[in-house]
Amino acid sequence: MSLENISQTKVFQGWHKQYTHQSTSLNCTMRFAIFLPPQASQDNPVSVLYWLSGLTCTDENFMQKAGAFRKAAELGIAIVAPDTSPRGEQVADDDGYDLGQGAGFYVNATETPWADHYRMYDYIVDELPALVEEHFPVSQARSISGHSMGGHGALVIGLRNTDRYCSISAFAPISNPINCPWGKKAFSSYLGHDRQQWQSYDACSLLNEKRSELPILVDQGAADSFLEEQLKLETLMSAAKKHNSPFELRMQPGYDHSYFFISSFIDDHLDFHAKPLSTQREE
Ligand SMILES: N[C@@H](CCC(=O)N[C@@H](CSC=O)C(=O)NCC(=O)O)C(=O)O
Repeated sequence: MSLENISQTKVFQGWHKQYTHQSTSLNCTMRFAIFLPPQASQDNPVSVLYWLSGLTCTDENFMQKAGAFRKAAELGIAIVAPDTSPRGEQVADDDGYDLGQGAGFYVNATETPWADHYRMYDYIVDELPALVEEHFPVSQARSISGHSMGGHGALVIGLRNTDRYCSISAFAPISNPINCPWGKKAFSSYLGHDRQQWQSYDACSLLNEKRSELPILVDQGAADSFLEEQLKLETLMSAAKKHNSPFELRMQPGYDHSYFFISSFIDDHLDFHAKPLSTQREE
């Protein structure tokens, strides 16, 4: 699988780089960004945090606004930020910001006209890590995090693939998409009416079904205007409690849904992932 480098910029003694490639899962050209910390070399493959962004984002929002590089460089963790959907003129789209391009919801679509390209679940779980591990000095120690739609993606992908990740974290995740307007719109379009499929992409349903094997950290701004209608954090907390899953929810007074909030707590999330990642890397 070949990659085309489209940018590289030195930052905190490491490198931020962007690449395009032809995706087999998504059947289109995709772009992703990677931060490589200064410790990364062929003799010293570093662990990786996969970051999934929210509605309307590309690979750039997190990399430009989260302020994660200083801490990631200190800890020796690479960060990979993919785009949030397939893109291109041949790819189905919608006029709304919450469906279609920029709003892939990290599912494998089954419905027309989405099923031809919208396979973000497979892309994140299989194709992207294989590509990253083939081309960069990284180990197979992976953790996953994300924001809002990407927080939903991180929770669902981590909970469904406990053998592939060491830890999960999220900022203001869409926790119970089967019961909120953003999720219902996306899932009915991408997945049709099959409720079992919906539940397999719903973090609350997954945590209600069984205990999480991975530690989970969630930060939520208490002044987030999306909290009540779209995010359903109380439902997530109850679901985590059901089987005593290792789960910490931190309500952060005064913070909203923006990257100002994410940048305020991203260092804590990197610290949270660092220990399980280094344990896995040493095994
Ligand atoms: N009203 C906004 C809605 C889009 C938005 O708020 N996007 C968030 C994620 S929301 C859930 O997934 C975001 O991350 N935006 C990008 C950013 O850099 O802040 C709109 O119409 O754009």
